[in-house]
Amino acid sequence: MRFDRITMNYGKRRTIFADFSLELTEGQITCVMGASGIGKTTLLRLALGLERPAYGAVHLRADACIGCVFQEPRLLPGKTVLENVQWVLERSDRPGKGTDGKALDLLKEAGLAHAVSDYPDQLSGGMKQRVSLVRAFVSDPTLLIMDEPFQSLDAAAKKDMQTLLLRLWHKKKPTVLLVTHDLEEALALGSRIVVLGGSPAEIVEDIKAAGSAGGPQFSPPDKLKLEQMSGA
Ligand SMILES: Nc1ncnc2c1ncn2[C@@H]1O[C@H](COP(=O)(O)OP(=O)(O)OP(=O)(O)O)[C@@H](O)[C@H]1O
Repeated sequence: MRFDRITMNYGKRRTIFADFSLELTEGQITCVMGASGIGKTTLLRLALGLERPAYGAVHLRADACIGCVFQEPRLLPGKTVLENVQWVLERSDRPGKGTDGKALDLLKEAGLAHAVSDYPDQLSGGMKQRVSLVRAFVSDPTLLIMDEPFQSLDAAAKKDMQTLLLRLWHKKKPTVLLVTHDLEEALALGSRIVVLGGSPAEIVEDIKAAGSAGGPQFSPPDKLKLEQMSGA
């Protein structure tokens, strides 16, 4: 995915991006950080085609299959856990369509074997977000867009979810664009961390990280600098 010289305004009030470019590294997890209101969600909305740039373009591979995970799980309340995951497969033309096996296997892997017949209102917040992660991965997306997916979880649940995300990601290594406010999370997950700053937003830091790709570890002073730049 490539953002190519994007200019984006909301009405005439404020320019969020001006001549902004970013190319995601294929098969890696790119974490985007930056102060509140800088334009991170706007970037994801542009990626999903929910916003259109005034100038520039968002380029996607023709065969791209996109998965999404949002801050809130967004499960279908009238469907069981298994049906929520199958529902995605039924609407997809990806491999696995029409088979219960794939959805079940992934749910088991996510520690949800005992909950496949439960309805969303019977699940904890962490379990709901597990289901939405499984739902995003079940159709083997080539690109995964994630907007602060674990923000509302407590520290232990967050750690579990990060481990699960890396486990699912490692199978086929889709390209991931993940927005987070949490520097520890970016360092744990990201193969690359992009920090936005300024107005209109620019890339003020673009670094390799240790997370999913075994990049360099950061010394405490470097982490402090990153923390200050990203508003984490
Ligand atoms: N639909 C909209 N209409 C007008 N302004 C908007 C709209 N959506 C967002 N904005 C403004 O655009 C700017 C960027 O918003 P965006 O949600 O992309 O920021 P963010 O970096 O994701 O913030 P946060 O970290 O708080 O979620 C903000 O100043 C916001 O108020």
